[in-house]
Amino acid sequence: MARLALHLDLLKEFPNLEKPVRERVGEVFAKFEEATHAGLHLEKITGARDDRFRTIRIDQYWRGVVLAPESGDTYTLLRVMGHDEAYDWAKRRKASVNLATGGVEIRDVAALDASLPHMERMARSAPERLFENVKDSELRRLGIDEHTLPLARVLTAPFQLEAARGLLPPVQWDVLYGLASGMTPEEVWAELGPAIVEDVDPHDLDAAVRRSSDRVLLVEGPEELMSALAHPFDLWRIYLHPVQRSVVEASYRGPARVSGGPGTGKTVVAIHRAHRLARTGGRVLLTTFTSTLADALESSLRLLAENDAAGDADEVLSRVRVEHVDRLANRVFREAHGGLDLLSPQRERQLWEQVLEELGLDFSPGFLAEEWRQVVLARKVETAAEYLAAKRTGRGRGMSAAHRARVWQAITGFRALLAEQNLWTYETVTEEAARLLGEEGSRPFEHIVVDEAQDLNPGQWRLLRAAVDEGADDLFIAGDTHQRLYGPQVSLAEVGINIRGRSAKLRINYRTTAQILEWSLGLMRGQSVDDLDGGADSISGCRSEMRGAEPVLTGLATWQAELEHLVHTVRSWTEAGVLPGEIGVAARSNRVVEQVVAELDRQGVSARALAKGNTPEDEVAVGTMHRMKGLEFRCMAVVGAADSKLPAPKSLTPEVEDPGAYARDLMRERSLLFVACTRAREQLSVSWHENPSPFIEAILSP
Ligand SMILES: Nc1ncnc2c1ncn2[C@@H]1O[C@H](COP(=O)(O)OP(=O)(O)OP(=O)(O)O)[C@@H](O)[C@H]1O
Repeated sequence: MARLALHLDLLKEFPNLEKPVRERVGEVFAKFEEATHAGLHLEKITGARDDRFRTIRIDQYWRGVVLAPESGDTYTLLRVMGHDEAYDWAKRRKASVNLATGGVEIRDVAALDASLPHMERMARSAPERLFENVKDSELRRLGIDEHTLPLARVLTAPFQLEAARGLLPPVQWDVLYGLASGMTPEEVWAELGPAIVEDVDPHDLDAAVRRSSDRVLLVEGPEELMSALAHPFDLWRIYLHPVQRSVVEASYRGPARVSGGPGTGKTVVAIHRAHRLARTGGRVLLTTFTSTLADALESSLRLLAENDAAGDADEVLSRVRVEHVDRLANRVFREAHGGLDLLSPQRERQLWEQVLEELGLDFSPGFLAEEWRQVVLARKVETAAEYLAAKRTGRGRGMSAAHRARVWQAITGFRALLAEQNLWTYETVTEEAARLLGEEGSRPFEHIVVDEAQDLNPGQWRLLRAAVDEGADDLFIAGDTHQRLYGPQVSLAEVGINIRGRSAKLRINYRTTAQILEWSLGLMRGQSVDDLDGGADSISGCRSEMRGAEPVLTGLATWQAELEHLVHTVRSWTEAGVLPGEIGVAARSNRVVEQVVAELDRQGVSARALAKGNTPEDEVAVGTMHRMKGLEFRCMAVVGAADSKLPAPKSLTPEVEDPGAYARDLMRERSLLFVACTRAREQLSVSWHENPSPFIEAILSP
């Protein structure tokens, strides 16, 4: 039976078509199966380079370009264009099968043929070629075919490869880009996705289309067609990169992790994986760090489930609980003990002071609070002997045994006060919840999927470990340690989670343009960042396939001038058609956020501060860099990136007091700027007054 498939490029351009045309496309293809029985009217194209391209009439003016294989019965709708443009587009192109991935590829052979002689001439006088150290056989193994090879051989510099992007099928371009950016052939091979087991027949286009789930959606009937056409922006629901798909579908023998730079689809993968695991019948917890992000996960999961052709949304959703990790702790605690009295930071400080006074000790309350959290709670230290032997990595100067004994005395006194007065902190609630779950015979979940994993603290990891039995597909962890804003550095092995040999990395950024991504990655260059597992992580190789404007960096004399510049920037975006709700403004502090909202309001630009549980939809969203975590905006302005504000002086432990803590605080401030900048999809403006932040200064004048 004839099957309709939708190519990714079609859905990308679909929202730009006018509504009556979009509706007409739906009508034409909703009847596709019946029409093919009765003889579907697909026009042949005279003078075509590939006679498998056909057109189909949408209305008097519009045509669909369809790929119709000689054998098989899958028809792929590639584009919808005006009559002349459609014929021209189709005449210039050829379809082929990638021998490494088995997927279908389409390329503009006319443009390739026209460019090659010129590039060959240029290469003759060049001292070296870009891929001279890579053998033909290696390139072929990676799917570079005989049409691409001559071009690859005459490239002499990365900028030429950049310019040749439109001439090559995206997967082949990506392979060359990976090699040009220093990846080994093995690394590039791993990026192509799981190896295909069957032999690839280069002439069997039908099989190739069926294998191309990263670019082609095989439509299961009119309902799925309508759902895909109704949400053309949500491409993540439909097309997964082969590496994303393999991570979503894999069966792991234990905890597994996916990492990757900003915008590489870690959240997308987490949502698909939770959906898939729920479908197998298990109870799933989909969790993250904040309540706002948990709400976003929940609505995306719903969208995915409700538009799935299987029609089992209610059943699947009933098996998934979506809640942030503090809420899980709170719920488990309350179910066992009822209400709880949570200690405010001021009250906590008073308690530390009380203990110090009673014991006649001379420490600062801040030091003790940190020692308790980062050493005692993080390492689950329970006795004086354990504390004496505990590692205090990153806690500054060493302490003598006598010194430690006094600190332990203070911490024990503090805990006694908490117990006496039945007072709790987030950390002790989490610790108690983990203990309760550990005691219970049955665990509440069969699978846990964690997003924004880099921000969880050891206590939260222990809670999650206790909430699921050890076994296949128990914990799935998505995160990027370059974006750590809250949690301390954690080694998963130390909290009983062993991910060795079960980790994957995503490298293609689907959010940001290459220009914005490249600039933002510069903020992190040279920084050493852990990988949650005792090793080092890197975001090298993270790249975007989208092109766009360079980030705009502006230094002004005063804060007032910077505010005026911001108003001007936001206005220029709205005048260009960007909706206020598609614009984000990030600042380091709440005070600056308030000033920005007030100024935008005064200038007649409707704006609102991002707050807990509040993501404005039709107003410019202004928020602290912390609040920007996990969000994205078409246009993003980062303000107040001045040396007096970023790093925020109050957030840095003095270097003389504790060099380790200082380095960690500094890294967190850098990550804040990195997170804020990588929220942009199309435009990024970064501004400061007086002197730029040292994080920016370093890339302004490397
Ligand atoms: N396969 C895909 N096809 C199309 N769009 C995708 C795909 N994967 C991800 N995206 C889109 O890319 C953007 C970033 O995805 P996502 O938020 O999952 O990335 P992330 O790695 O979690 O980002 P961050 O770490 O920066 O928060 C989203 O708009 C998402 O819809």
